[in-house]
Amino acid sequence: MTPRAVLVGLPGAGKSTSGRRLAKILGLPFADSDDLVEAAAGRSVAAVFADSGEPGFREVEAAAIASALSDFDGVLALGGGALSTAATRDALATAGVPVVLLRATLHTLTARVGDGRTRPLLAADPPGRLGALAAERDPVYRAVATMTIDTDGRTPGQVAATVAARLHERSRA
Ligand SMILES: Nc1ncnc2c1ncn2[C@@H]1O[C@H](COP(=O)(O)OP(=O)(O)O)[C@@H](O)[C@H]1O
Ligand SMILES: O=C(O)C1=C[C@@H](OP(=O)(O)O)[C@@H](O)[C@H](O)C1
Ligand SMILES: [Mg+2]
Repeated sequence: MTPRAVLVGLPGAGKSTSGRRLAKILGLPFADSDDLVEAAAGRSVAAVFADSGEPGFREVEAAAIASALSDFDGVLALGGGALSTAATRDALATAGVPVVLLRATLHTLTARVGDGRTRPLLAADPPGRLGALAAERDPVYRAVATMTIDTDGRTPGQVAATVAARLHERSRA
């Protein structure tokens, strides 16, 4: 059993928010890799970064996603950096699930993440860090995505409805 859809994209793209709405529309459970990490570690994402650094966080994240890709039947939102782990990219390709890339301009992403307090990789300079992460990650996101949705000017509900419609079209094709 594999997820019906996996959401990827930069912090602030709306993976967690729109993903939850999408699951509701589809009548499926929702999971978020950050929540799976927190459950496995018994600590917040920020605490895992503080205690174990980014490598420690990526290790727990990759294990949580590998497990979800093999036995979670629902909508799965990934943390924005999950695809920097090669094993996760490979597992996603092997699973053959729809991979939805949520996009937004840097201006929109910056507005949505605010001070970046809950996202350690954005700390101190969210706009600058988002720009650097976009340059590094956009090619990776594009390589794995099977569908891309622009979220600028769309509410989470509108984004979710658009993804649901596109998934439906594809399942009939
Ligand atoms: N389409 C949208 N329009 C406006 N605000 C949004 C949208 N999607 C998400 N947000 C807001 O942006 C912030 C980041 O959203 P989140 O779902 O946590 O993004 P991600 O999981 O991709 O980092 C939240 O405060 C959320 O309410
Ligand atoms: O981009 C990243 O590397 C991260 C994004 C976060 O998730 P969101 O993309 O849901 O904010 C979270 O996994 C962690 O703070 C690291
Ligand atoms: Mg999220």
